[in-house]
Amino acid sequence: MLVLEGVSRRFGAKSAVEGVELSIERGSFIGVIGRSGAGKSTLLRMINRLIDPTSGRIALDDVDVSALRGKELREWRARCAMIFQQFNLVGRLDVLTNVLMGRLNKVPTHRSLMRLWSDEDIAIALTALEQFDMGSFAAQRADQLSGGQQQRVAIARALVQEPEIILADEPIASLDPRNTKLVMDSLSRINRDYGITVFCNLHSLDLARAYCGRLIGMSQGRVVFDGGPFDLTEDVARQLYGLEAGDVIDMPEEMPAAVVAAQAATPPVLAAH
Ligand SMILES: Nc1ncnc2c1ncn2[C@@H]1O[C@H](COP(=O)(O)OP(=O)(O)OP(=O)(O)O)[C@@H](O)[C@H]1O
Repeated sequence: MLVLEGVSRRFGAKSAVEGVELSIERGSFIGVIGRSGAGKSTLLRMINRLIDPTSGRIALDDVDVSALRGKELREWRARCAMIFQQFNLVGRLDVLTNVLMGRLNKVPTHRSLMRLWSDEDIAIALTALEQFDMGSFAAQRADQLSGGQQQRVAIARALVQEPEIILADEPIASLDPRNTKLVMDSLSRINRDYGITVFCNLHSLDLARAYCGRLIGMSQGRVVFDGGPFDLTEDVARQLYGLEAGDVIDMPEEMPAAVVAAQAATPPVLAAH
């Protein structure tokens, strides 16, 4: 169980996250929703300690994550893989090497510096790529791939890290509808097949409802909604998004009619708890 107790973060006078209390079951697929600036990214980054809370406590089972330092903090970061909107691959390196980077915490430093990957690591990386239909791109430079392909490589890199938690910060924000579905399906599969807890910041309420087992709505740094996909009514959406609610819940900009139709034809599997 991941527990956040009174977690807050200030940037100068600005309160980005305020008094967040959450208990997250292992294996959940959590969608974090809310307007721009609501505190979603800050919340995710505090979980893997890219940003430190100003106050409060984050704990996984009996480990006080907020108190970790040095080697233990590096180990914690390896246990929660981040996926970013802009993929964060090394463009000049080939796809396979990018995925192998996810194994860095598993190999001795001298081997990782010389990029002496074992056959086992290479097999693990290739298997991960194949799971997301990216095996045939293994030798290609990462910067020659489309955005959707790069994001699937980033997901493979996160998976070979063997994390317990994946923190995906708007992973589909810059993708077209087809790649949006491929990437969300990939995250859903990781959650379902490996029992990895997934946190996913999303701007599309329809996608959040389709893929996530639990939705956490944030407004001005606070959690103002916490419920299942069917609890997210139009009223709740209006509270979260104000005047934008109708647009967001009916037909979000990033989800044209073609995707809605495609999703209706092949409904995604909702995350199991
Ligand atoms: N490093 C920083 N320095 C100063 N202010 C920051 C910093 N990071 C975030 N903030 C502020 O904290 C608030 C929350 O930002 P955050 O990025 O967490 O929101 P968000 O919900 O993820 O927004 P978006 O959906 O646009 O990414 C915003 O007002 C933002 O300007």
